[in-house]
Amino acid sequence: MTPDPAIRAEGLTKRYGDTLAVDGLSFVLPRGATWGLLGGNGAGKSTTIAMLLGLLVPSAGRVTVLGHDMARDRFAALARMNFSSPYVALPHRLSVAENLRVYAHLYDVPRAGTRIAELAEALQLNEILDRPAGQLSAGQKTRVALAKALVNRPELLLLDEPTASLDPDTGDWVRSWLERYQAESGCAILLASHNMAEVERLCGHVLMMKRGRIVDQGSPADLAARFGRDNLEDVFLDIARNRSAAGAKIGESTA
Ligand SMILES: Nc1ncnc2c1ncn2[C@@H]1O[C@H](COP(=O)(O)OP(=O)(O)OP(=O)(O)O)[C@@H](O)[C@H]1O
Repeated sequence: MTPDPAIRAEGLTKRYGDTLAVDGLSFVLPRGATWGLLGGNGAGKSTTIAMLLGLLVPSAGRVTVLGHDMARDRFAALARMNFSSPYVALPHRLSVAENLRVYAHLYDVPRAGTRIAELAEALQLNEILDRPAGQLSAGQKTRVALAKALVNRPELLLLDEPTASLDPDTGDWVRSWLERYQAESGCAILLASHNMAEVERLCGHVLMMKRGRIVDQGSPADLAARFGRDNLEDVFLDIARNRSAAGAKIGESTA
């Protein structure tokens, strides 16, 4: 029997008053795959991730995560997934170690001390374990947020801008680390990012969002070839500026 996919989104929709933030999104993220979620500001990426996590209730549509329906069976799914976003602050008065212990407890992680020690070693946290989370640099916070995101050995990891505000060296370190971690653990990753080089490097498949819809998708190389471009950054600009794969303005008559 084939395993349930990491994510199955069917007609996922979120409306805020007159704003259709996410408009009928459907996709299936296979187990063990790393996919990118791209789109300009306001395209609907964070809203999508919040619905995938069950933090926001969809206005319409359905999400199953690892076979669990998020509307009915959210806690079973949450135990097997995790997320990281620079916009979600860890309790800032607690030390790094206390934070990780709290999250390990929330996820009911067996042998939590051993798991935290493993993550501290892997993510180079040993020297900051006793520091309050609120006093860390952006790079240190990112590493702690990743440790928090991995504490329950998730089978699905949702990453919203995992390297935002990191210097190029630290960003590269985090990307290499994620690449290695994904290869070793086989977890599926959905990565929302504005960093095209990052997406090209990490993602086998990319969903291009615009105004709440998927307007194109494929591997970074396929998308670049289809748009006649060398890289994903130029494809992104073409889509943002309404140029279709054929070079015409999207919506223009080609007759
Ligand atoms: N709580 C909210 N109330 C009303 N409108 C919202 C709310 N959250 C998001 N929106 C709107 O929904 C749309 C999608 O926003 P969302 O944050 O999902 O986009 P995004 O792709 O993550 O953007 P960015 O790259 O800027 O983070 C935007 O038009 C935004 O203004």
